[in-house]
Amino acid sequence: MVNRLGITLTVPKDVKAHVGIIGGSGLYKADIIENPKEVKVFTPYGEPSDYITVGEIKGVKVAFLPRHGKGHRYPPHKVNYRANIWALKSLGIKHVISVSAVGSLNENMKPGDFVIPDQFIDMTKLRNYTFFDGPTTVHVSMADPFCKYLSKKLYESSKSLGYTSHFGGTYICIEGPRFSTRAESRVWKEVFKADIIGMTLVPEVNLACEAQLCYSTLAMVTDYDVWAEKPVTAVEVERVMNQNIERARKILYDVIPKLSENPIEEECSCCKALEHAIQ
Ligand SMILES: CSC[C@H]1O[C@H](OP(=O)(O)O)[C@H](O)[C@@H]1O
Ligand SMILES: Nc1ncnc2[nH]cnc12
Repeated sequence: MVNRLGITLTVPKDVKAHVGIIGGSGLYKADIIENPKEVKVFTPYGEPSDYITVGEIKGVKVAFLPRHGKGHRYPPHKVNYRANIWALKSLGIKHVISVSAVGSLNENMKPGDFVIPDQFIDMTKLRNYTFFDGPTTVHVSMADPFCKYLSKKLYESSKSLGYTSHFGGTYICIEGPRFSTRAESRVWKEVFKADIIGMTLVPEVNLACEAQLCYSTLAMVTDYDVWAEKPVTAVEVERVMNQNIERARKILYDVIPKLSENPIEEECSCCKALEHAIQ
């Protein structure tokens, strides 16, 4: 079967998977996956960030890809987002859970909290935002960029495990790799009313949508950006992420077996994202 991205889905059964995990800062290893097998995937967009680990979580076929590659060798503006999403799609993935470290722009969202965002603001500048560079032109809707079904499941799991979690919120995505100035951070917080800040959501979410995948972000707050007295540093992000990464793993372990192959349409129409988008 060839889909709109020109992907021929004839992957061998042993590397076919249902749920994809994109691990962000601090989540580089797939140690919750049973019977892991590393797969190198070739794409028309070049190489994904790393080998993809395919295996199982409680009997569900999953695939794990570290967004920045092992050793964090691709900074946010150099991640090959198109190759990453294409590679996951080519393995037969339906749901993508993206794990990300974020700064907080909202007093109620504290380091260690989880946020499942429902909106984003794009301040990136230099990325490849689409699979469709012509002659097919696609204007995909970004009104509701995240899969409602998957987001709800992530929230329910994190709450059931007793973690402080926020359902909804606006993620502002900056170009990076530098952090914001205090003046920028004030604009993101007070004028744009964004809740969390990171450097990787865009164009990952756009591309997932074009690939008609269910995509949601499990964001972990690591810092108060630069509006608090002590400005964020990369070392601080890593320290807080390492302290809390076990909780992100527990959420993944809990939620993945609960995901249905066919969520009801009111909660998820991700697989039809291109229906009214092609010109
Ligand atoms: C290491 S601090 C900044 C870095 O962390 C976040 O990455 P990810 O979303 O992959 O967890 C942020 O977006 C920056 O890329
Ligand atoms: N304050 C911040 N700004 C941008 N990306 C981040 N990732 C984690 N914290 C961040």
